[in-house]
Amino acid sequence: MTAPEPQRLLIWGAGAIGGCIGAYLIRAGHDVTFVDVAAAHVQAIREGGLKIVGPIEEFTVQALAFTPDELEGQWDTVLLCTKAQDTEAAGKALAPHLTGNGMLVSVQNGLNPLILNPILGKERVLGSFVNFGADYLEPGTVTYSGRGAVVIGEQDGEFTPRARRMHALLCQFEPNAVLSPNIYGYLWSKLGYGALLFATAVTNDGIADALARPEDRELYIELGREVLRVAAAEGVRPEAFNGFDPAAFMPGASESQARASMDEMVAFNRKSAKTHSGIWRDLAVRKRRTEVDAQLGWVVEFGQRLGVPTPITARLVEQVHELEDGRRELSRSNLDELRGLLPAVQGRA
Ligand SMILES: NC(=O)C1=CN([C@@H]2O[C@H](COP(=O)(O)OP(=O)(O)OC[C@H]3O[C@@H](n4cnc5c(N)ncnc54)[C@H](OP(=O)(O)O)[C@@H]3O)[C@@H](O)[C@H]2O)C=CC1
Ligand SMILES: CC(C)(CO)C(=O)C(=O)O
Repeated sequence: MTAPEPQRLLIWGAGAIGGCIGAYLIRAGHDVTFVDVAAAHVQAIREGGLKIVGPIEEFTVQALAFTPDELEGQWDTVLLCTKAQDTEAAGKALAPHLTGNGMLVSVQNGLNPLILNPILGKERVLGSFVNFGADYLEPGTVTYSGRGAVVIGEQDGEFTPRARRMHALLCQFEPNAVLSPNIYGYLWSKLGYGALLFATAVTNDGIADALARPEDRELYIELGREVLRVAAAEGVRPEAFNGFDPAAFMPGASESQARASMDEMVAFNRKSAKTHSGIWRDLAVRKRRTEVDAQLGWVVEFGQRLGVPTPITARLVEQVHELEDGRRELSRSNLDELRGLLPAVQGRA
């Protein structure tokens, strides 16, 4: 593939994901502007550049950075990289900066295009699924901890020139980036994997250690199944990535298939320097609200609409809220409580 022409890009949300992708694109010669509500981060980028640290490579790029109220101008290409609970506010704030026939790419976990379509018009919104590991470390610095899947696609699956152009750009960050006709298949799979990550994050165990615990295997498998039953009822064809094999959690799959996928997820996470999920970091380190409603909330809501029960997911959402509010502590006993729901769930199945 020949290197794409230098392009002018706006990255809205310059944290772990936006910062990493943006830094690589600047290094590849693109004209990237960052926008972020974290004023100290914006200031640090302006003064010392954006630093990428961690086991993959370390480098600093000089970059333009603004808070939303300072920004002027319009862009044909905008990457939205905020947490999913900030999507609506960010979508409204960035709308005046997206040209009439421009494209907004949601590079987030969750079904964010569904929130952005009414704000920006469906024809301007593309989806992207990412599973590389990164963390905002301190103002001006982001850790890139582990490579992972990067996927881009139009919502209707067409391989348009703009989707191909964006794919070529993303390949300058992750050479194995995929242009997919089924971006919602990936986003739903990430909700399945995300449910497992949320469960690991109600304990203090790292992702790999938590997913490897024999006592909790059945619980994780049932959680994955709940999400994928909803996806199947919605008519989605979920896609595999980084050890998460959706077929192993679909109706009719054997226990051993699910356990094999769990083992592969453990192996994938063992390789990453990101030991704990962003969810755990929000709860334990940054002491702030998580994306739980903007991710697992979708699963429960779609489940209710489609008549698919999601009792474990729903209880997990409540537990995460209790943790956010300081009414519960991070502990393996939270998973014991969720495991207590299994006999009733399995009796019904
Ligand atoms: N980090 C990871 O390893 C992975 C993350 N993801 C997903 O990628 C998405 C981005 O996550 P991540 O990069 O980790 O999040 P971060 O919190 O690191 O970065 C988001 C940045 O956006 C800022 N922000 C919040 N609201 C707005 C707004 N309205 N306008 C502009 N900036 C805003 C945040 O500021 P403030 O902090 O002050 O709110 C923060 O600096 C999420 O959906 C996440 O689930 C997916 C795979 C892996
Ligand atoms: C753990 C990770 C990177 C998925 O591998 C993630 O999506 C998160 O931190 O929320």
